[in-house]
Amino acid sequence: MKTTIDKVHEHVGEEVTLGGWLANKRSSGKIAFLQLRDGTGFIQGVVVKAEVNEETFELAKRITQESSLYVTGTIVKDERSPLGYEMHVKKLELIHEAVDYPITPKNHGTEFLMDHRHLWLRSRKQHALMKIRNEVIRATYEFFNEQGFIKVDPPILTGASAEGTTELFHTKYFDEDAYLSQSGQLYMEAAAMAFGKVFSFGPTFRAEKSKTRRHLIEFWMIEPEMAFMDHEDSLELQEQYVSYIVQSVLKNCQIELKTLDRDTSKLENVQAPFPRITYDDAIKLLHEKGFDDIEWGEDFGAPHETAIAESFDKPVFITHYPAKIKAFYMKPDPDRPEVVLCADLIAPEGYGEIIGGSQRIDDLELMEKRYEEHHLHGPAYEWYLELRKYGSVPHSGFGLGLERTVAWIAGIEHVREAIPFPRLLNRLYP
Ligand SMILES: NC(=O)C[C@H]([NH3+])C(=O)NS(=O)(=O)OC[C@H]1O[C@@H](n2cnc3c(N)ncnc32)[C@H](O)[C@@H]1O
Ligand SMILES: [Mg+2]
Repeated sequence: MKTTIDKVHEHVGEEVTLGGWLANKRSSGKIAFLQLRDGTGFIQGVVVKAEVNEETFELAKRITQESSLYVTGTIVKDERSPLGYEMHVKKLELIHEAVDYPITPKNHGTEFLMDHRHLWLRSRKQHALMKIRNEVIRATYEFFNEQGFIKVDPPILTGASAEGTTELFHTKYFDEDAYLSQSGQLYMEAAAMAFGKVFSFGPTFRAEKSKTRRHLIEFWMIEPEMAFMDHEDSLELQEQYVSYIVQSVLKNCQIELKTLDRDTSKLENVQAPFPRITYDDAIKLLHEKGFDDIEWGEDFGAPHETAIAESFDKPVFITHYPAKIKAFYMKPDPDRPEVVLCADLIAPEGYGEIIGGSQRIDDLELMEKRYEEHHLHGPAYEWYLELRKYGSVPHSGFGLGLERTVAWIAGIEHVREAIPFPRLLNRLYP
């Protein structure tokens, strides 16, 4: 009977058929070890010359990497395998021979692998990463559905920018100017006034000329928005959410985390509550640590975020940044208007900012004043102002970057491996 590798535990001792590809192999005169993959996982197929017909053993010896085939055999337990099972092969049937597959088991350079991303995705490590990404996505929907949030999808094409106008992708919308969305936030605020608690989950775009291990041009963001929740309510929700997804990956992705050699002890204590440090105290901490390249009023760079995070053993919120280095929509602290009710959540181990969020300005006059200060003129922003004209309420929200979060949980070096087809500075291929 036909099955898939992720289901072989249901068929121990039975003869089954798998459809898949040859990922790798090694053989001698009397036995061949085939590393098989079928998209759901990896399993070893053992072909013993004395136990199969001549055609099958000959095929086992000559089949090439990434050829597609049907494999029939008996599933047996195998403690040595990461999966815990292997197949004793009885029959092989070639579907399509792969000739000169470019990604061999030897080490390849990053640019070569990136140029072959459409094939590199098949490898064991990339498979593990995409399974972890999938689990973060699954757990995200589970968490917000359980919390009573409504999924609302903001537009990708828009006339307004939430995060400043320096990193926008411009396009024509018939005779009008439009931009690829940097953030769905402004629309999520409108949705929150209609549904209370909402979240979006989609691609966002930043024409940022940053070539770092944390920056993508196109990345996926989860953007919850909550009416009647203030800054602290939002932080509590954020730490519950991040804890939930980390614990879900630990529970459901043990094989993948092992494939990546991830030190999971660094994730086990990711449980709410997370520590909070104000921007003021973060500046003091950096000066104590010998950083003399940053003064109050300046934004943190990656080394600063890494140094701050090193003082904590779980993600840390940095709160109450100076208003002048943050977005126009952020609500000033009533007790100290030069800082705003915002927080960046900084992941440990040097992974930096994974969440940016804030309580929003809900007062019409103050928002009009911000419009003047930030030169937000024109019809593209009129609708957003109207949210403060008709039943405005305190509300907060945040954006979690999916790829930075996956990179942190998986323990990988660069966000480019946390998305199926990365868009980077000077990379639009494949
Ligand atoms: N609804 C909101 O309140 C979100 C808000 N408008 C916003 O876009 N905040 S953010 O610019 O800090 O971006 C949020 C997160 O989005 C991620 N992010 C932000 N920019 C990038 C790039 N370039 N590459 C990868 N990931 C990125 C990162 O984790 C940030 O913490
Ligand atoms: Mg940010």
